[in-house]
Amino acid sequence: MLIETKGLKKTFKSRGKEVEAVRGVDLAVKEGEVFGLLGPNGAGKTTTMRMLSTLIEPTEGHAVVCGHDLAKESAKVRRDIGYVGQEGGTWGEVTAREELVMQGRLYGMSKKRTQQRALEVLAAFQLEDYADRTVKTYSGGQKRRLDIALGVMHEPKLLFLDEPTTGLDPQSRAHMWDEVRALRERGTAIFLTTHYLDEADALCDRLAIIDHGEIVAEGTPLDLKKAVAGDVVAIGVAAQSAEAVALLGAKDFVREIESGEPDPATGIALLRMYVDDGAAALPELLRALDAEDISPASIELHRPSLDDVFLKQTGRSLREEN
Ligand SMILES: Nc1ncnc2c1ncn2[C@@H]1O[C@H](COP(=O)(O)OP(=O)(O)OP(=O)(O)O)[C@@H](O)[C@H]1O
Repeated sequence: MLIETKGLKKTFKSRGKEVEAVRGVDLAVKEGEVFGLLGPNGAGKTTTMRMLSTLIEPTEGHAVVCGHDLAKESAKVRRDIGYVGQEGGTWGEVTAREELVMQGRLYGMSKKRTQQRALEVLAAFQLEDYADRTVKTYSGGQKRRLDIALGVMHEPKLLFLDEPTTGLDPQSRAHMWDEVRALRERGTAIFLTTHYLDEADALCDRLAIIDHGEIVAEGTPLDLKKAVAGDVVAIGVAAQSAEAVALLGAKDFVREIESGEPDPATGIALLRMYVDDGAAALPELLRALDAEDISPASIELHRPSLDDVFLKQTGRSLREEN
């Protein structure tokens, strides 16, 4: 295991008030995998990542990162990891090549190796054409690529990426996904945070879903979705939602039914049902509503997504949170 945590906690004291940002997290990240921490704003993703990368001390709990005890051997942890924060750390007045060389020297690499490695990462992150231009002239995507190039300059075993694609346009975002996959191909494990469902789904070998500082689900994207099982049928009703829940919930093929709060603007409440075979269930559900003169405002049938996993665990949709 590259990361193993037990009961990791962080409580901030701010103006006399305590904020429990992370409330006892147990995580395991394997060598060479892309592991994601998915959750809404304020869930505790950045705080968890900052603890694991030695930037802040846990209030409680224990962690081993790259074989080193996080609390007792933080210098060794720092040597073996790379960290790319949300803001990035590039300076503006210097060139990409100069930044990379500084980073290499900072990590104790020899002059010769630093020059060589700078060429390697400039090529890997398609920065060769801009290598000798000052960073302030870079586009958002180029700057983000340089941030990550700096993070891997010293060849860490493990790279932390805090929201790697927030603020990027769709094309730069797709490129960033390719970069992350290429890093994994080269054997670097990646721990990333994201609040994008599609990013977690597409990029992560495994992920943990975090909400209010607690892990609510963990597994491969496929396993997490399978655990929701079957199909999801969502029917919007404008009135009589309690009656509709009782009616539809009584069907033996409906494994579970949940009702959302009515939308304040439209008055429509969304009823979500988990069924084995959505296509077969739908006509029966509609007939049952029709028999009671309840007319649906909307109908949706879909395979479970990571949002359904989040919804099932927390009763809220991640789409509405971000
Ligand atoms: N230094 C701090 N002092 C007080 N509270 C903090 C501090 N840092 C974070 N918090 C609080 O801890 C909680 C978790 O924050 P954190 O930044 O870890 O969330 P996040 O999941 O990374 O969210 P985002 O996606 O917005 O970055 C939030 O309620 C936040 O306001």
